[in-house]
Amino acid sequence: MLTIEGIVEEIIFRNDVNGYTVAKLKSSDGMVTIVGNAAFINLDEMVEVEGEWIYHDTFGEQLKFETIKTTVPSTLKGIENYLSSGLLPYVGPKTAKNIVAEFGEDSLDIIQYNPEKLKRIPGIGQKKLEKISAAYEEQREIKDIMVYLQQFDITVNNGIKIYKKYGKDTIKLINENPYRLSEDIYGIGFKTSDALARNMGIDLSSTYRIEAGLKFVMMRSAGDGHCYLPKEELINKTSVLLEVENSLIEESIKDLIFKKNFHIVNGLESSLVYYAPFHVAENNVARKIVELSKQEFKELEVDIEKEITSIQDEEEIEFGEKQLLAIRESIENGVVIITGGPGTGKTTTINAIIKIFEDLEMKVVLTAPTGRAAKRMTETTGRESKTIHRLLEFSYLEEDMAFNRDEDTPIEGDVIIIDESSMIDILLMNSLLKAINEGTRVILVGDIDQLPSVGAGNVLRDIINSESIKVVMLDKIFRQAEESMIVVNAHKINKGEFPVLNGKDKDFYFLSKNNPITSLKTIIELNSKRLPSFYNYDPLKDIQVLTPMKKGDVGINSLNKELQEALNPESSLKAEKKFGDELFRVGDKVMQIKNNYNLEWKKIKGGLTLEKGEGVFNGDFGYIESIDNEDNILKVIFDEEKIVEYSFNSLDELKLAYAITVHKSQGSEFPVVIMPVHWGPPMLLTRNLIYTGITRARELVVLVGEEKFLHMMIQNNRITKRYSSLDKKIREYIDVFYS
Ligand SMILES: Nc1ncnc2c1ncn2[C@@H]1O[C@H](COP(=O)(O)OP(=O)(O)OP(=O)(O)O)[C@@H](O)[C@H]1O
Repeated sequence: MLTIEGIVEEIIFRNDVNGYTVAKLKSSDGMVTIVGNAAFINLDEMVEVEGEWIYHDTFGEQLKFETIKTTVPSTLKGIENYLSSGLLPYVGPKTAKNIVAEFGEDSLDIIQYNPEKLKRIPGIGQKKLEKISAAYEEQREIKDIMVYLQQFDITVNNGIKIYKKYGKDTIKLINENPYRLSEDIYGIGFKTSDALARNMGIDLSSTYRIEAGLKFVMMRSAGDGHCYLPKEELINKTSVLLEVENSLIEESIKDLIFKKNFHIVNGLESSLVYYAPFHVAENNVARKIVELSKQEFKELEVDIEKEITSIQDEEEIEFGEKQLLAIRESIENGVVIITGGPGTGKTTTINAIIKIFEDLEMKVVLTAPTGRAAKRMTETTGRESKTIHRLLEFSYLEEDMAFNRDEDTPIEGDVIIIDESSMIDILLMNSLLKAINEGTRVILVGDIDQLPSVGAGNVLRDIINSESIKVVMLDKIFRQAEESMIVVNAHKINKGEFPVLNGKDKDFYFLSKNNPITSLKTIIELNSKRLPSFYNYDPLKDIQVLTPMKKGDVGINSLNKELQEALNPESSLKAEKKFGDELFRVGDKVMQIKNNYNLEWKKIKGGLTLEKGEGVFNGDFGYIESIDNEDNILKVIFDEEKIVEYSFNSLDELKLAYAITVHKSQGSEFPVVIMPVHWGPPMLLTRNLIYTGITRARELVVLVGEEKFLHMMIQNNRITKRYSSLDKKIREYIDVFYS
């Protein structure tokens, strides 16, 4: 290894995501080309690199560096370049120039020790200067940490995530236990932290390593929807990962059980190992749902028949038998589940239930697991519905989210109606039920044939399968065939039958295309020209392309790229920002892809802030309102009114959303859905998936592709097995306490 010091003369290439950089250094030995991964590099900055010479056929001799350290720039030009490089919010080339003109060589000291003085710079007020000085401090810490992480081949993106989690304690915490990275940092797998640990000299069969491997296998299984794993399966999976003796793994399982990280339930055939939080959540949900369902209420002073008749008269409908049952059960029981496919009258039934309770002056609380589902519930009921997170009053401290509503400060309401409840996972259900006390009725509404929750568990299905809680299955279709083939076909697909395609003047079309590339072209044309001009749909707001796949010609990446070009093409009037493989442009339709509880939004009208709040959630759609390459800020407008500012280094939270996966579309509805149907892995191409995809459409479905794959999906009724035991626990709880 050799060390060279010099000034960065030119940055020839740079990938912002992994930090791969090719640059020219002016050193005391002349000009040197350096290549390698650098977290930060700026023109005119003084750097020290450590590495080896390599020879490149085209570019000749280069220094491939392992580490790169930047020293604080000292020349005026260096300081200006450093400040304008996009590291600090609100500081772009113009502001950087102004700062250096004002403070000269002291510029960086001013930002660090005396930021108040920045107010002298045009455009910088108190708020901005606070943000600038906090970001500057962060950059200084990040730099040291990045230098440390680089020796372990950790990418810049992951390095930033690590820093965001551990802050200035990063190095200390990693040294203590490198495996915490795979537990704590989304995107860092066990393999990376294992490589790091081994680099630090950890023994292959150390208990430290085995325990980390076991936890990782359990977390990965939870990501696949499991609440537990049979012990044999856990051992096998861990042994494949770690390549150590099974007996050592068994020992570590015992230790983890002793330390209460894991919990074991010994059965006759096999033993089941739980990650403790899932075990606790299943137990609590089972107990609470049984307790709430066994509540005895004073008879309500209501003439139900009269209420029903009056609602029927008002709505000019006659309730079906099951709808009537759902209404009566909801009034009499502590917990009721109302399920049914599209058009089976769920909303109509809920509205009747709400009316009856409200006539009794009882408080009805409405909620749903996602922002879009809550918004739709607000529209269909004409009353406010909140996301479960908001209802539970989440708060966010550092990286940890907590709910302020719990058993001590429960949700105030006589009746809680939860829509789209098939999307609730076991942990969220636990938090929700904790905050519901006796005296409150719970009505869970949903469609169990949708894709299951993203998180672990099979909550709604398990509660139904326990056969211990009142369930009403609405099975009569009210949205009729003359009106909607979407509904008819959804029900056909659900029963394993082939849908009716291309009826005249209908709303369900299949366009045969025999290869993905032709389908891609057709989808672009449908979205950008044919559907907008023929039916007057807004190509961005009304039409949503859904796809099963991420990769391939009709995967989201390819579709988004082509749709962006067709619907929001390049223009000198629209600013752009490239982030990794994604190119963002003003006007783009985007989606937030992770829950961010402390991201601030503002409702602004005529320059005035009308309302402020925090939290943008996984699955929220928005449009890019502006990209400011001077301030390094990208603004997105959500729900047509909430403005959110993203600093350029948090753009990994956004994705183009002209096309989204069917999984991400759960809980949302769109006027028009276009969906490609081509070959893909059978794990993905399931009946559940096509059913979920088409039921997202209110007015029109257009499938594009090969019929044989539509057949394949409809026949593929494999509901991926999820290991969960809520149904059993509900039955056991009743056996022990109520029989
Ligand atoms: N008993 C009924 N008699 C006649 N029409 C009904 C009845 N119940 C519901 N409908 C009508 O059927 C349509 C679908 O009902 P609703 O919206 O309640 O169903 P849903 O299960 O919520 O399904 P989706 O959300 O897919 O519309 C609506 O137009 C509604 O007015």
